[in-house]
Amino acid sequence: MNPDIEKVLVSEEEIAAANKRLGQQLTADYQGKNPLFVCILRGAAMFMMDLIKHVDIPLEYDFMDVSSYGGENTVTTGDVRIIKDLDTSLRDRDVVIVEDIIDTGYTLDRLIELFKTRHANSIKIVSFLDKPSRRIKHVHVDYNGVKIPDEFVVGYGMDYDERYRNLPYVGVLKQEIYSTK
Ligand SMILES: O=P(O)(O)OC[C@H]1O[C@H](OP(=O)(O)OP(=O)(O)O)[C@H](O)[C@@H]1O
Ligand code: HPA
Repeated sequence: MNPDIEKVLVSEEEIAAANKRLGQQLTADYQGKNPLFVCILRGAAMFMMDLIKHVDIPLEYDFMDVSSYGGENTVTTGDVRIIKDLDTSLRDRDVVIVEDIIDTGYTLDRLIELFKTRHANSIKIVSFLDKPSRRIKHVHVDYNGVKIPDEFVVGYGMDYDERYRNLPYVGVLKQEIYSTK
């Protein structure tokens, strides 16, 4: 295990099981629909690439880069910035927004409002992690991987100051990592 990690919250085995379950649900629900999966960079990249291997129907995907935490922030700045927009039109598409984590809900709330103005046929959300105790904006998550307690997590795409995204599990950092920065 990485020496900066205090504890593992979601193991590789649990991640694999969640991806398989979510992929099977999406496969059943989107039969005959050719959905557009929208990956919210950067955190959701690893999750989406694993998830779609279990979605056994024709689909398309695109990427949007959105950020509100940035740098050494472990709480949202509340300022959800679009850094890179989609290349694909959403008009009449069945959109599946793919997120790594829903925390306050600010990011997804903002994205749903934006996507509604682009005339999607339907908009659903799949989030690998959910921290329900931190919610400020109510957002309905259609497909949820794992619920976690109120702790700042890293790994499986998620970062602290751009580090730890490549860990294959989700963990909590040792307190000294924050205090020595
Ligand atoms: O529900 P919220 O409080 O809005 O938090 C969730 C958002 O925060 C993270 O993104 P971040 O801004 O850290 O960008 P990143 O994915 O590039 O790391 C995460 O990937 C979600 O998009
Ligand atoms: O716990 C978290 N870790 C990493 N990024 C995040 N963005 C919202 N919550 C988190």
